Amino acid sequence: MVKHSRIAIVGAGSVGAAIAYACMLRGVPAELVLVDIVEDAVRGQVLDLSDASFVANVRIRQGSFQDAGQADIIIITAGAKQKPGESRIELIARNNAILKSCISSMSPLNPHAIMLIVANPVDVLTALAQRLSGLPPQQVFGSGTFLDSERLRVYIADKLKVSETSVHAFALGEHGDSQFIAWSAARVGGVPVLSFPEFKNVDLNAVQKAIARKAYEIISLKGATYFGIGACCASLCLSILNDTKSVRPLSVYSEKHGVCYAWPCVVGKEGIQRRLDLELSQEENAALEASAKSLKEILEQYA
Ligand SMILES: NC(=O)C1=CN([C@@H]2O[C@H](COP(=O)(O)OP(=O)(O)OC[C@H]3O[C@@H](n4cnc5c(N)ncnc54)[C@H](O)[C@@H]3O)[C@@H](O)[C@H]2O)C=CC1
Ligand SMILES: CC(=O)C(=O)O
Repeated sequence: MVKHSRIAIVGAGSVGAAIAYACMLRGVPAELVLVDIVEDAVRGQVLDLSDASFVANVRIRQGSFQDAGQADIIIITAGAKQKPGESRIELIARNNAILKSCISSMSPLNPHAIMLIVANPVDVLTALAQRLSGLPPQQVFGSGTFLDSERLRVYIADKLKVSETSVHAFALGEHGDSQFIAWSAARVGGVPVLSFPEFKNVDLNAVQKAIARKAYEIISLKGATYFGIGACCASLCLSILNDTKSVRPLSVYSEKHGVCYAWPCVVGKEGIQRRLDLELSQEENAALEASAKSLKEILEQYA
């Protein structure tokens, strides 16, 4: 286990604070450094979060962009969030400019840093961050559909009355409107999810739509989502620092498609250790092609 690691969270808004809080609650073995362009806001978050640091003796402080650039893990949450009804893709112009400014302010980067992109649209920003950072691609990845897949796993667990930890199922492709569920690969205890009688009359398209739309629902009710992604990022930090080699659906570059999108990967201390060879059904493959194509069209405008 790596000790005394530094995790920099760039962007100390709702998501940045939720990641820091989740890291504290889970006892992630690292010093947390929060960075933001709004000095008072980041100072307020650090003071507030430091009141919770006793739970696991995790230290937290405000830092500079230079500090962040030397961290072991750099998490980028800086960026505009969706307004009710707005898609993630609609954030691209604003968040591409913010990403560029953050990476240039942090440079030169620790060559061994793992950079985790969380700001949206996460798949496009991940591809751009891979180019801008100059870090090896396995060290730069996005949170992808980790959060959507957790939403899916909870749905399946509730439906089948099993523990969520016994559900292996993924939403894949874009962390956004074109994502799809790999139903053919979904298993509970090795048994295909679709073979359970509880799924006999389930409208799978409606489930996929509900999972993909859950963020919109939360944003229309309370303005933002942050607890779920906080938990996902703390879990990823543990996977990296403890080299757990967990399988997560993360946004990674596809040579075949020339874009980043979510795909099951093994994550450990060097970042993405491998992409899994997951077999999809014909219909799922078509959904993946469509998702990659829509991301490529956006990426080409910003690359
Ligand atoms: N990947 C995922 O699953 C999820 C992604 N998100 C995304 O995370 C991003 C952040 O969301 P929230 O924290 O709710 O927004 P927020 O508005 O609460 O926080 C954004 C923070 O970024 C800061 N910021 C802006 N420009 C900056 C710069 N150049 N350098 C440093 N900091 C800068 C702002 O001052 C603000 O504190 C959004 O793009 C949102 O869509 C949110 C939830 C889940
Ligand atoms: C906002 C966002 O990307 C989500 O909650 O999925």
